[in-house]
Amino acid sequence: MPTSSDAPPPELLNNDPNGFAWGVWHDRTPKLVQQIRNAHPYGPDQRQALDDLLEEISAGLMTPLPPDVHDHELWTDWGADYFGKPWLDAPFLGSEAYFYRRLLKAVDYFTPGPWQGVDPFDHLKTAELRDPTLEVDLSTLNDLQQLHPEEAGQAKLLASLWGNRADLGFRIGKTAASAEPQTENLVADDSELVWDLLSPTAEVTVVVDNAGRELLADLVFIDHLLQHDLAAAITLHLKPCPYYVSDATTNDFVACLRRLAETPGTASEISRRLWNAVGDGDLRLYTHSFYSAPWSYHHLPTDLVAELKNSSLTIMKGDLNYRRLVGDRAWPPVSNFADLTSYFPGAVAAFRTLKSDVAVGITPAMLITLEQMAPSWRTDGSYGLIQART
Ligand SMILES: O=P(O)(O)OC[C@@]1(O)O[C@H](CO)[C@@H](O)[C@@H]1O
Repeated sequence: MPTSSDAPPPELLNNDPNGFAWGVWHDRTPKLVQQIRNAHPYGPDQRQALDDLLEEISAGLMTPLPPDVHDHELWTDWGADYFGKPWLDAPFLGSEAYFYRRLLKAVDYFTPGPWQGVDPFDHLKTAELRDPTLEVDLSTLNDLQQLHPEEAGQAKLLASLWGNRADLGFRIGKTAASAEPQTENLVADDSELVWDLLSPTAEVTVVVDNAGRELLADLVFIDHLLQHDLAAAITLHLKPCPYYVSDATTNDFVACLRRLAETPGTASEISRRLWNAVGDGDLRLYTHSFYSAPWSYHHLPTDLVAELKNSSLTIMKGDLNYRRLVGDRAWPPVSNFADLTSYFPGAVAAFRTLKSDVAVGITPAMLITLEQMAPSWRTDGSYGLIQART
């Protein structure tokens, strides 16, 4: 981290017309609210609540949650600086987390009654698992058996990374046959360090991101680690509730294991091994309310710190986890990843495709090339990174 005399750059706000967040609030989020409203037979109360939310985020001032919700204190604490002020003036990271909390409120996700526990994003997640092209992708896992375990491991690591682009990396096809992992478009690659941190005694944590194709790729990678003695045990950190549309909850983990089991061959073997690993305690499931909280990981609560401290390596999946890990700030891209994450308990790695303004750990030469050749490299999802520190 910068020294105390060296203040960090400002937090990213929603109100920069040139910032990535601008498009999220002016395009993506309004469309999402409308889509959720159209996709469910909600009654008048939920419809009205969704319409009110849409109006509020479009032009209104941020209002607090009612006092009777279970997490009122948490959001009052965060919102003290923002409630009563325009959504557009709030920090991007916290306000988007609050948007998802408000969406769950609007559809009565936590309210005792008929809609309690009904995931408003389930239809989207299910469609991804039912996509006919997935069968072909999962069948190509059989080809990986021909590779040397180290090559197969690297291919699976990269598949887990590119899975974050929802562009399933283990559709390896030519890549598998020629043993050429998909390394193009990597703006940083610390994968050697990641492998160095894995061993038969390693306790690994994977803070997962999206359900569906990304989680399937993560599970294939995790199976590889367990099968090849590269970890003694692995803990999956899942979301405690539906979040950011496709973030994985325990239900989504179960759905992925079931989907893997439907494809004969390697995929179903992986499903069976992981199912047994959960039963044997080698693959643990874990969640914490902090995973849907509005703060960066600099504010980890003590019980989550205690949990992560036991880990030989924590792998952070995806864009949002990356923003929470380094801080959602206007960092110069050449900032040092190890310095910015030195506060985090234990060794940490990030597997992420770039889908927002934040980027660190880029070499000056790489930065010049990216700015010249691919002006939207930070946000268009075509670039990825593997960064790690011991
Ligand atoms: O964490 P993920 O799934 O990789 O990405 C989350 C994301 O799509 O949502 C945010 C905008 O809504 C961005 O930070 C990021 O691009």
